[in-house]
Amino acid sequence: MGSTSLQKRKIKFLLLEGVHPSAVEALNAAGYNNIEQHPKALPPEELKTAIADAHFVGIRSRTQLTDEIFEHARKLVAVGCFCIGTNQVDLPAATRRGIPVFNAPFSNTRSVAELVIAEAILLLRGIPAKNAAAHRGAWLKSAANSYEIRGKRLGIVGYGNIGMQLGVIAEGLGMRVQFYDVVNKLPLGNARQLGTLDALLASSDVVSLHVPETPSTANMLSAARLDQMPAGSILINASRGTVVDIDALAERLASGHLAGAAIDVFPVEPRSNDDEFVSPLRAFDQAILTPHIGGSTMEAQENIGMEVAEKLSRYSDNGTTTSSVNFPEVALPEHAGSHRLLHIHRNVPGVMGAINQVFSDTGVNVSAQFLQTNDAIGYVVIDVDAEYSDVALRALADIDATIRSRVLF
Ligand SMILES: NC(=O)C1=CN([C@@H]2O[C@H](COP(=O)(O)OP(=O)(O)OC[C@H]3O[C@@H](n4cnc5c(N)ncnc54)[C@H](O)[C@@H]3O)[C@@H](O)[C@H]2O)C=CC1
Ligand SMILES: O=C(O)C(=O)COP(=O)(O)O
Repeated sequence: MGSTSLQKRKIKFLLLEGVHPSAVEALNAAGYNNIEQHPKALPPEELKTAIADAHFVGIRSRTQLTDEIFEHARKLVAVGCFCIGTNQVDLPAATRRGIPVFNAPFSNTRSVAELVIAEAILLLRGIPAKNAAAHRGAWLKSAANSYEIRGKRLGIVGYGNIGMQLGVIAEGLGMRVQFYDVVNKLPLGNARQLGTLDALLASSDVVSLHVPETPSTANMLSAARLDQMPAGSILINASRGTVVDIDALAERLASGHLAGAAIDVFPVEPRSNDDEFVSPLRAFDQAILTPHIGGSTMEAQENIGMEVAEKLSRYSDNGTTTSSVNFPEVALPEHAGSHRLLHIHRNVPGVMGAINQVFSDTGVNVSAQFLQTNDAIGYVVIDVDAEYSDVALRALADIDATIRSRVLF
């Protein structure tokens, strides 16, 4: 016994990209003290070395966890994205290896919505250009092309956790809210869902993007789509840099077709604060350019730190996968007095039969069993008498479709 369940002090957490100290506090409180922290994302070669002996890795939006990186992460048990987006993780590659990926789907949504509102107000007043001119000694006192936010049409693309909150706050300021989403959504307040992106773009004074990075959102705001926006309208993007054709946007700012833009995310972002930010948008005073800080507030980061750390420690302690983005979700009770076997397998016919056969052959008494599957994998959790867990674990590991199995006690 004792040989299969790792002692907490041996379980290594690798936290990258300046994950908030609240994560360390939460992990310490759960008994995990073996934590390696880095303030930045690591270049791939350094990452391969650092991740080689890590059981858990915590990242933000910058670190790319590719199939190749996973290949070097032989001990990795789970991934925590201390953010919302999980596009930086090769999710199928993680799933194939039986590695659940967790994120924080809510904690920074309010921060993004507040930033977008502030930017919409500033851009409708032409403040970014007036501010830049004032710094250079110019005095642009004029009401020309300066508007209140009240009564303007806000077009939200992607009416999810952020888009919905944005809509509610915008209505509070008197905006007329409409949205486009691939899923039919219940509109909050007086918001209206439009059937096509084209219709939304053509009828909005301010367009704000809140979609994830997926093949369907790549280059979504192409040159042709930007041309559908009314002359003098405004584009805000705090979603992902791949969603907007930046060169086409630059041309439309230069021509004056768009009055302004606020861009927080870019197709290529500097790896750290030490690297130069390169973008054709730097040329435009009427563009607010922010360094991917939509979710970077003290409140959001502290909450994210606690939330994701707790998801990781809970998975480590008792196998719970609730809210994992790639794994069957299983919420598990405590298992005091028994040993808990975790079996992750490819979701192919016959595995459950084989698992039940193990218990019938070995005569090991099962006190509780939980099963959940998704398209790719099955996740079975079995609580057994402590004295029999070794023999059962060995038999489970021998089942053909097994990806990994472990025991918790
Ligand atoms: N700038 C920053 O610091 C931050 C950026 N983000 C980004 O914002 C994105 C959105 O965040 P949430 O609202 O929390 O996500 P969410 O998953 O709650 O909502 C996304 C919405 O987009 C919709 N959608 C997906 N594909 C679409 C398509 N092709 N056309 C139209 N709608 C589509 C979905 O149906 C969903 O309603 C995240 O995926 C992340 O990339 C999130 C937080 C901070
Ligand atoms: O939550 C997200 O998806 C974000 O884009 C925020 O990313 P960050 O944690 O600031 O690197």
